Amino acid sequence: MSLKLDMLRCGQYVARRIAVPRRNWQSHHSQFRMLGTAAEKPQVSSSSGYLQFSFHNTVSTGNLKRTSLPNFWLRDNCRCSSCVHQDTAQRNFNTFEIPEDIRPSQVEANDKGVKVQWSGDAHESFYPWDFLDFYLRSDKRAPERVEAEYFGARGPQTSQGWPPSVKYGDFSANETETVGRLTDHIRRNGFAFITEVPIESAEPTEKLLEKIAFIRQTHYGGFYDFIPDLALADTAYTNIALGAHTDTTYFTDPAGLQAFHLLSHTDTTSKKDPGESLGGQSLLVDGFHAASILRKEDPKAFEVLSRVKLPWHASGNKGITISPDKPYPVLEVDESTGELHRVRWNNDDRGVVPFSNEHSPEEWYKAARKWNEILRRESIEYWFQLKPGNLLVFDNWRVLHGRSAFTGVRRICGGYINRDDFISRWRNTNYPRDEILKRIIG
Ligand SMILES: C[N+](C)(C)CCCC[C@H](N)C(=O)O
Ligand SMILES: O=C(O)CCC(=O)C(=O)O
Ligand SMILES: [Fe+2]
Repeated sequence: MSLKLDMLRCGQYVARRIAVPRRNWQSHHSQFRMLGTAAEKPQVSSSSGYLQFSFHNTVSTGNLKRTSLPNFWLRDNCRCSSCVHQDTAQRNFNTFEIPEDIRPSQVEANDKGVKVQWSGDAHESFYPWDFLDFYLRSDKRAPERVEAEYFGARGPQTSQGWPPSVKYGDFSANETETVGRLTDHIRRNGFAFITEVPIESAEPTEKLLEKIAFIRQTHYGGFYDFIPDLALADTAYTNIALGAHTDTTYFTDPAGLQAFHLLSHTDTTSKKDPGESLGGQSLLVDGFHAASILRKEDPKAFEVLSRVKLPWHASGNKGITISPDKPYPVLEVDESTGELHRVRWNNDDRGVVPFSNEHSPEEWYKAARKWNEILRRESIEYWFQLKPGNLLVFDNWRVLHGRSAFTGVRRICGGYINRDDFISRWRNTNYPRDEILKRIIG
């Protein structure tokens, strides 16, 4: 029995499927030939354990990494409606019940891809050409390419497009689009403001953060609203200056986003003239920008800070002694891309620098001193005054924050959001679902 699709004019395909008696399925070929101009699609055949793809057109074999795909791997990657749970998108069969020697009993190529009838359970799978072509030319999917737009010291906050921001009112007009712009600013610039946020209470701020994702509960609570009263045992709850740092360095999974909304700052006790600054300026430092400078100016220091794994801790509060699952370096480089992936820097929460035969503590201090010097460069420090109504949200894996000392009662509210929930929300408000699924499933 053979089936032939209509032979249409140029740009279309002719495909023939010939039902192959089991005995000689190995020699089965499904001819797949494109009429007209486009490059010829490969011939598809089955041979011991693999689906073979033979390309005639030299052009299309340029960057091939392989010309065959394992049957078992293909069967495990069947995305048909019975193999993928239609309500949960989870795998809906037991991989390890697939016969290890599974092979096709029929293979049919058409203009959309390749249909495979599997022996044994006679299950039918379909593989679109872009899936097959991708894995013939690549090993694995990669996350979205995001060009980080570094920032440093900046002039007045009023210059066009700076600082990156969205308006509170935009959310009611179009929440998804506004969350998309907000999260994309944070992804590219490292931070963004939401302006014109109501300040009569902290409630609108909390509701705004929850439009990104749920707020992370920590030993500081969830949504935080604090003044310098040492309500909790951390210097954030004081009025002293804090150098540039990332928060929650002591968690295995540091908070992905952090937010600050200054609701009020009053000082009834100080002798200052009205209008004189009460202090409490805010500082942001682009850790990725600083690390790129370090990598250029002192590659050895960059290497030491990315190799020496350190202890981190939060142990000021009674009965709480938090530390991550293992020691972590200040700079974490993604070994598959060689790119900086995360900055973990809070010198007040850092533990003892370890001895090791790779890098001595002296080497680490030398490297950290250079890092600290870069972080404090005027060209790198972005100082500004937080104002009531402006909610700052930043990427705590990239951007460091700090403040100058202040007097009086300075009330700040905000929250932490997990990295994975932030990235999920950024993806779902900036990319089509099918593109996201390709990236995160493969
Ligand atoms: C007030 N708020 C909860 C935001 C911070 C609490 C202290 C954070 C700590 N110093 C750290 O660097 O992780
Ligand atoms: O008070 C500030 O501006 C920030 C304090 C701080 O570092 C924090 O709350 O994590
Ligand atoms: Fe902090």
